[in-house]
Amino acid sequence: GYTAYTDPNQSIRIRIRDLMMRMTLQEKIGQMVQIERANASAEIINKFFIGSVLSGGGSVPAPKATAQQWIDAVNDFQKGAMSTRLAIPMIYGIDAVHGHNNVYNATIFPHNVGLGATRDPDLIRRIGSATAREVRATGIPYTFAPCVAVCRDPRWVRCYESYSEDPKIVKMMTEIISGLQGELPNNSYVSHPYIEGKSKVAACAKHYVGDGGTVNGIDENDTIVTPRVLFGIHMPPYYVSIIKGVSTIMVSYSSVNGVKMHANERLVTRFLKKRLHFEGFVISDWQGLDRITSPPHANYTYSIQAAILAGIDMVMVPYNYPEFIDGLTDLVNKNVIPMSRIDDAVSRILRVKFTLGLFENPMADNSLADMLGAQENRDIAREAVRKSLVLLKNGKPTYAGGFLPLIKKQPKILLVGTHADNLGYQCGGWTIEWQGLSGNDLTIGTTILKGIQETVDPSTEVEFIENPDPATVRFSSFSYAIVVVGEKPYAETNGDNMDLTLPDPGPSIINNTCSNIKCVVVVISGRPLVLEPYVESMDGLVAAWLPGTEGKGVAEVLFGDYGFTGKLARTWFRRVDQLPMNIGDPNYDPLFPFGFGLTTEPS
Ligand SMILES: OC[C@@H]1[C@@H](O)[C@H](O)[C@@H](O)c2nc(CNc3ccccc3)cn21
Repeated sequence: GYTAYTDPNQSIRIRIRDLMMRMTLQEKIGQMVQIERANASAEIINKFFIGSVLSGGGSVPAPKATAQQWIDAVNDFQKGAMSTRLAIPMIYGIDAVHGHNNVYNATIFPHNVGLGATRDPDLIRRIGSATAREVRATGIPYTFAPCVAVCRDPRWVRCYESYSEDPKIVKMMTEIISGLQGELPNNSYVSHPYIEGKSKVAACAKHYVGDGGTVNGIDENDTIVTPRVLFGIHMPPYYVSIIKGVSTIMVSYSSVNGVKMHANERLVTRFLKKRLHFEGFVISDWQGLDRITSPPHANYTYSIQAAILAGIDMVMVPYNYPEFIDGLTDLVNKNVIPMSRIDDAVSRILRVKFTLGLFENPMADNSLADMLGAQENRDIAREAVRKSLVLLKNGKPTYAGGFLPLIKKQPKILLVGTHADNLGYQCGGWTIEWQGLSGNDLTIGTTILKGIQETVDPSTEVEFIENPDPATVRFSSFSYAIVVVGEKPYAETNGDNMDLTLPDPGPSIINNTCSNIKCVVVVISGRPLVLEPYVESMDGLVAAWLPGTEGKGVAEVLFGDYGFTGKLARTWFRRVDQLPMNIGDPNYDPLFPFGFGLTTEPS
């Protein structure tokens, strides 16, 4: 017979209420469970009424899986959900944080640290739109992006996932939400989830709140702040994200003034839900409940109680879902957790699913499959690379004029460095694998070397020597050298770095090259590094951050097809003992200040 919840002509509010009335406790609790695809199946989803599946970093249906293989894998899980009594569709989530970065052949955009330097919200919105199309190309309707952390200490491993140390720039960059989800129509409810249609995805502002403000940048640690800093520095991007209709918000592993965010009822329920009227769903991070206690999982019953009562709606378990389901069921049956809390969580999850149109279109189709890695998206990424580059030094006092843009037509030029011909290095972490990779066969893209070869005059010989000896540099009559060095990829664990020195063999490559001929150094890094000892020897210095697959964007600006326009969105410190040091701080003594960036005209 007729059911209101399946009728798209009914209001979402009516559809939620009708469906909730029909659901058993097990069906409600199932909606709050998100499991990792590696331990999911249609049968499990059906049996436990699982509401969501995710791909963790690097978790793919097959190596170099095609769009069709992704679509088939997602649809197989969906069949499990659609075969349940009430046929509530599951929602599949993935980290598309700089393009659809787990997926072979996807366009990989510059990481957020570089996008902040563009200060171009229109570009960022177009990046969101392109990313949404590539995510939908694989049949996925939900991404755990954007990270709106305000990174205050570059020793933090995830500082490259943060647009800026300045909340004003981070607020500007939340425009990506409008690209990912679609732009709020004027008549829509403020702070309600909004997704425009089948080429858009649900987004996720993360990690709530203060992930970028932990003491000494220690990942998942304590953010010890005054209310002024919490609400003036770390909270503003959430105000803007909610106004733009962000559908979900992910809670941070970190703590605020000693209280774990995953157990923080004051900030998750009272502030985010009640005061800011956020109407989407709040999702935990991966094993975020386990990490409420130390050691993790020491008291999982308490973890469930604390997290659900704090206001978390969906739990990224992601493995031991029976333990979570049984634990939560028990706490509800004992009335430790009231049914009203369960109903709040489930109604929020259903609101996002109805708004996404999942009930009308639960099965993915291949209508957007050609968007994966499409040239039009790669062109947007190349534009982003160009605009993200920051020129920190151009020329020397010993000669007039700048050194950049470089002259394209020379007999022979030298390219050196560990990062000149390494697609994995220029993409950084969260690329194909969680930790990123080295090499050139991880996905389809253009190395900086290839970009240079395509940009210089056809008559110019480009010689690439990764780690040259000084004599070769001096006596081989190169006109100049381009030096590309920096950090290797990293993500989360093992990436906190307390000394931030330029990794070897960067320093020796710079010294061996720049002491012998004119050089421009291009730094590939997720954050500012200690460069002061080397700047004197350089004729040019460029911060290129983590540019992604479209390395030609670097060459086009080096050689003057486009001018340098980027401005630092982060303070470039002098010495690590100055940290944390941000714009506006007393004793502000940077090597290059926030907002700095030399410009050049297209030649
Ligand atoms: O990938 C899901 C989330 C991500 O959205 C969060 O930003 C991040 O904090 C996060 N960390 C993990 C843990 N990652 C992990 C990856 C592979 C194996 C084990 C753990 C998962 N996630």
